[in-house]
Amino acid sequence: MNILIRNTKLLTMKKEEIIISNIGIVEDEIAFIGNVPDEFIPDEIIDGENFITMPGLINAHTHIAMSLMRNYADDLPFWPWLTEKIWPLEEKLEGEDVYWGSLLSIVEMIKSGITCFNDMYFFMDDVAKAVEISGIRANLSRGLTGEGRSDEAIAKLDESFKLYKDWNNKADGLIKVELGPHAPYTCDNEYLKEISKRNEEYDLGIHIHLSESPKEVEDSYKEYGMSPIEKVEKTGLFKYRTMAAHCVHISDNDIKILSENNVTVLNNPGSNMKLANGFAKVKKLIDNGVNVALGTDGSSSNNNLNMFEEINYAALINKALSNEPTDIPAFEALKMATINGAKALGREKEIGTIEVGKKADIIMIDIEKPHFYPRYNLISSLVYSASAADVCNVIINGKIIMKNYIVETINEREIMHKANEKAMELVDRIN
Ligand SMILES: CSC[C@H]1O[C@@H](n2cnc3c(O)ncnc32)[C@H](O)[C@@H]1O
Ligand SMILES: [Zn+2]
Repeated sequence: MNILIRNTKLLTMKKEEIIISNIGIVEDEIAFIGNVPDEFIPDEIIDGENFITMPGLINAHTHIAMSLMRNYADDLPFWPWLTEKIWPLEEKLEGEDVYWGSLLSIVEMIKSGITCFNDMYFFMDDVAKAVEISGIRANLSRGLTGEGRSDEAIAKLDESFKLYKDWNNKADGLIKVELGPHAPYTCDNEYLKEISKRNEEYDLGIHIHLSESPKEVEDSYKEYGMSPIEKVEKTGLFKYRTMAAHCVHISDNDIKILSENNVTVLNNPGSNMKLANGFAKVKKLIDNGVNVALGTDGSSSNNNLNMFEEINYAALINKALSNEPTDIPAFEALKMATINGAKALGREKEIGTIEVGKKADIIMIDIEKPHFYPRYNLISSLVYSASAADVCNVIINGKIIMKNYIVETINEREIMHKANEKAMELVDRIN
């Protein structure tokens, strides 16, 4: 399929500027930007005049099937939320629940301009099936928890490599499989070392939670005399491309370790505020050469998958934290949600910017609305005025996934009802 987006307000994210341009898509790739070659025959022409056209947003940290737990356990502190409400319910999860919960989140993400996400959870075959039928792009990891070389922990690791064999580069190349050691407080040192050792043959990316709450960091100092980040460095995991969610409570030495090991920090401001875990030092991390990407976390700690909200939080919170309004300016916040996410996910050659030769993951934002006027600075408008509901068209891998606000690959209404049914059945199982 050849697509022509004509005469649009293009933000490539390579430069801090919006230009008026055409974009040509051939099959899954961006074929040209600018003049339309004489020989180009489009199958579909989209008039781009009233739209900002930009790279799809990348949700760099989430657990999408947790949409089943949206509004199930609110206004609780982090530890009781996780251990007394979420984990007992997750014990009762079945594959079909995860499938419909994943689809519910995928519809929500597509509608809000997310074209790629980074997920750690259980029943990842079912998440992969949901990815395949919807046409979204994803990095998937089976969440790993356990002790040493226990049979149960090793079985989970075996499952991760099976997921890799079954799904890596599948679904038209949309899926990338990685390893998901949940956190240093749920995986002991032996297990983290085993994960690192077994990964030597595969070299998969690592997706982990690190230094999220004050309790996690205090416990780590008490038990091991070092921070969670110092502890994980010693297991050898950071020799792989690592994505560390949260990193809220960190020392200068932690920042040095993250920077020296090219670990990406996945910042989740909405989740960190809702669970009252604090604010990551995003400006300081960036100034020290750390790549910082943005995520929503699961929709039980957020409670949505709205990257426009996270972009807005990233820009506002960091100004408020430092009393410095120039911190995390609009373009920097947008980079966190696009190219920085692509780098984190090992996909910077593929996505994150609109460039000839990259995969066509493109969103079009309808700016013929009151909150986009007057038009002093459209880059600022994306961060400070836009909302997820302004996303009108979504193209992923060269395929039109949402057209004129309607998701074309999956049935939104059916998914909402099925997911609700599964959520009610799940809660019944615990009662
Ligand atoms: C082992 S699969 C993923 C695991 O992570 C849990 N989870 C969701 N949100 C958070 C968070 O903010 N911190 C730590 N763990 C989280 C989820 O419930 C799954 O059990
Ligand atoms: Zn998380």
